[in-house]
This record gives sequence, structure tokens and C-alpha cells, in this order.
Amino acid sequence: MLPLHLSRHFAHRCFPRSNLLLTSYFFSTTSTTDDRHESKPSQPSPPPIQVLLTESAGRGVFATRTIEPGELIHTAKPLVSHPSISSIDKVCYFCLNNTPQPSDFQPHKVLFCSEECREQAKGFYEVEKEADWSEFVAHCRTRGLKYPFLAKRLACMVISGVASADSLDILQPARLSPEMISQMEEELCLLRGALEDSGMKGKQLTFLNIEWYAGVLARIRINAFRIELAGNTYEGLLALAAASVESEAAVGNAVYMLPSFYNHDCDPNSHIVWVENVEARLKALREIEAGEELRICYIDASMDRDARQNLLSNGFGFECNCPRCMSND
Ligand SMILES: C[S@@+](CC[C@H](N)C(=O)[O-])C[C@H]1O[C@@H](n2cnc3c(N)ncnc32)[C@H](O)[C@@H]1O
Repeated sequence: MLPLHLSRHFAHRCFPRSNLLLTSYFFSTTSTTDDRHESKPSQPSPPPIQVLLTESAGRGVFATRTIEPGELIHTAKPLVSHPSISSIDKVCYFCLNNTPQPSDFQPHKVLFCSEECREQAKGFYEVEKEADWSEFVAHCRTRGLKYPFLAKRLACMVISGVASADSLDILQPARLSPEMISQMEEELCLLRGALEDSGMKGKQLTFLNIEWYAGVLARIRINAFRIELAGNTYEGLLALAAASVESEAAVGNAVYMLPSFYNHDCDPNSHIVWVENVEARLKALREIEAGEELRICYIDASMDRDARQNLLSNGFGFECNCPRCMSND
């Protein structure tokens, strides 16, 4: 499939600033040179990818050079993330790293794995900790909803000024049914109520209306990743394996910028992994030629064709026409 050139309109919408800024702001770069030569600090090289229009799947990510099997293509920090409810008392509230509880840990408190994370979390936590979230949490918990927590965190980031209200607008939204929107109205009412009761002024909450909330949720539905940590030590792996037997394996959910542009394939050439925290690592599963599109698998690829098609259609709203599906595998 040949990438199409971006139209001027599209380029303006997607890349309001230069590609250089996109590279440095939206994802961490990786270096293929040896960083261990301390005498000569090496500049990280830009990731070997670019975002272009595909013929039939919107935007996609394409290789700008040959990528080796197993190569770390790039890493990415989330735009917004949140621990799963079952992991709140086990992982860092900012980076989702598994974090032991201190001896004086109290229920309803949150954990931070380092001073750095505590400092970075101020961007939302200063706002969040002033409000009583019990009704909002109970509402989401009883309905098994996880994405409203991402919207809540983004709202707190917007209020404290570390994120702009339109920060997810660039991502593809899901189509929402009227039933979904009325469910969202209930959540929004609880979210706004908690913030208003904490003393937030109407002016600070002007952005927080149903258009904003539904727009954010529509983008989260298509673009959020469920985060399962792989662990980087043998002991860590055992602890994670035990945790996944005992409870939900996902430590949380997150939305990223660049990883959101990767399209799906049931036999992907790349994948996304999380080692010890929410930082995403995009890796090549096999050799990828320059100009080839990089695709990840959104679902469990071991399912049969019909099950995969159903899941992709219901969850992401598209009919998969990857080579594996086309060959009825
Ligand atoms: C996470 S986004 C991927 C980036 C998206 N193409 C864009 O322009 O932002 C997922 C959406 O991309 C499209 N997509 C991804 N993989 C596809 C595929 N194999 N076939 C058709 N559409 C696909 C679908 O519209 C899907 O809902």
C-alpha cells in the first residue's frame, strides 16, 4: 500500500508546527548509536518513522529506513493515563510503576513511586485532591467503566493549566450512539458536581460541557491502550505473573499521541510493550522495509477470523482487510 501525500489542509490540521517539534514533543527519541561513550555524548537520532495518509485506513505510520527485527523504534510518554481501579493501591498514581505500600499507607490515599512522579503529578493532583470523588467512582465502578477516569484526569490537567482542552482533538474519534451520550451526561454531571463542590469557579469549568466530554471519550474509546507491564527483572516477572492470576492484569489505561497513529494488522510487523511503567516502547517484530507501513495488533491475534472481525467492528468500527483476514486465516 503506497502512502498518499498529506493534503495541505490535512497537514495543517495534523501538524500545526514543524515535524521537528512533533519529533521532540510527542515521543522520546531513541538512539541507534552507542550512548555508553561518555566522552562524546551522542544526540538521539530521530525515530525512523513518519505519519502519512494510507489509502484506506486514514493516517498510518511508515518506516523511513529499514528497521531491524527487535529494534526499539521509539518510546512514547502518555498524554493522559490512569491506574485501573483494582491497581490504585498497588501502582504509582503517575507512572503506574508497581509500588510497595509504605507502612503508614491509608485507604483512599494514592501512591507515588518517586519524588519526581509526585512532582509531575501536581499537574492534576492539586486539583483532584480537593474534590470528593466517591459518587463518581461508585458510578463508574458499578458499571465497570474505566475510561471516565482518563477524562477526569484530563479535566484536572486542563484546570491546572498543564494540558489544553483540545489536546486529544487530533486523534480519531469513535462514533457515539445517543445511548452512549446520555450515559456520558450522567458521568459528566458527577464529574462537574465534584469539582464545583470543591470550590471550582464556573469560569474554570467553562470547557467542561457535554461536547468536550463526549469528544474526549470518543477519542479515548478508539485510542486508549490497556497497560500490562512486562517487568524487567526475574523477580518482577514472577510478581507480575502472580498478580495477573489473582486479579486484573492491566495496571491502567493510557492515551498517547504517536502510538495512536499505528493502524491494525492481525499479523503485525510491530508491537507495543510496557516494561516497568506507562512509558510505551514500540518495537519491530520483524524486518521492516523503508516505505512499509508499521502496524500493531489491537486485539488477541490468536482468535479466529470471525471473532477478530467482530471485535474490531464493534470496538473500533472498521472491517479489517489485512492479508491474514483476506486469506480467511
Ligand atoms: C488508533 S486509530 C489508527 C490511526 C487512524 N488511522 C487515524 O487516522 O488516526 C484506529 C482507527 O484507524 C482505522 N484503522 C486501523 N486499522 C485499520 C485497518 N486494518 N483497516 C481499516 N481501518 C483501520 C480505523 O478507522 C480505526 O478505528
